[in-house]
Amino acid sequence: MNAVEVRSLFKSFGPVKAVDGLDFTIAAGSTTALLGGNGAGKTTTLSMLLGLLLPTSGSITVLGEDMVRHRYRVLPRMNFSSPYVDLPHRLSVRQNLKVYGGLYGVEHLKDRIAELADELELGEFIDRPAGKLSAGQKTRVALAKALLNKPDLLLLDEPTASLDPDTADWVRSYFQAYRERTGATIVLASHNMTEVERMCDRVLMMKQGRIVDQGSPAALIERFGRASMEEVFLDIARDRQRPEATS
Ligand SMILES: Nc1ncnc2c1ncn2[C@@H]1O[C@H](COP(=O)(O)OP(=O)(O)OP(=O)(O)O)[C@@H](O)[C@H]1O
Repeated sequence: MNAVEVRSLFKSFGPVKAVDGLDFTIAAGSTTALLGGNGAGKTTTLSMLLGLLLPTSGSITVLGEDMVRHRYRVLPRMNFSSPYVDLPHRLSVRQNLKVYGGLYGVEHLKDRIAELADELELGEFIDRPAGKLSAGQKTRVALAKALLNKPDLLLLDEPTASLDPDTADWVRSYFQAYRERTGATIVLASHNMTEVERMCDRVLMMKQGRIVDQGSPAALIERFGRASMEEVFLDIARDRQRPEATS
């Protein structure tokens, strides 16, 4: 079963073609990376998957529902985290989680917040204003927000941005365990190729709003004759080698 199906998807901002004809599916229970250089169209694609942006044309089906017509049916089963979305600064972390939990209709919210505070180690700063946190602490709070409703589809924009290597490693393990435990589907945009190799079953490589290559990290590394995804990324970004694409 597919958690996501995208057909002939286009999104323009005036003359800018941010997404220029995407077709892909994402299998339920998998972890998929959207990769590409700055401006490739990753955030625009994630925003359309989330229903935050409407496509110029094309269709998006998420967890069996048409995102353009019926997104409210599926939004309670999704969530996202992004380092670029700030939580209200003056509210404490706990107050923020209460507000979002209320919006998502989370049952037994107090218990769920306590559970996440424990798992993501928020205890030390949970009653501090969100605006006073360090970058890494903010990322952990954003992850807690994203997990409040135990989503079946999790969209992560740079999930380990600003985290020290130890905490980033811990967060990656956490998401892998979450996926194994719940069968959730994860789609992430990342510039961290080690993260992609470790977490992802599949990579969709974007350039100028299109998918220019795809496959598992291991298959791409082998096909490009490289040692790592970092090197494959550079090859694709710089048009150095274009072996025949396979899916
Ligand atoms: N609201 C907007 N108005 C005008 N242009 C936009 C808007 N949002 C995105 N764009 C343009 O669309 C293109 C794709 O942007 P997008 O943010 O999706 O790229 P990205 O792959 O996420 O890049 P990055 O890795 O830098 O975050 C860029 O050229 C960007 O300038």
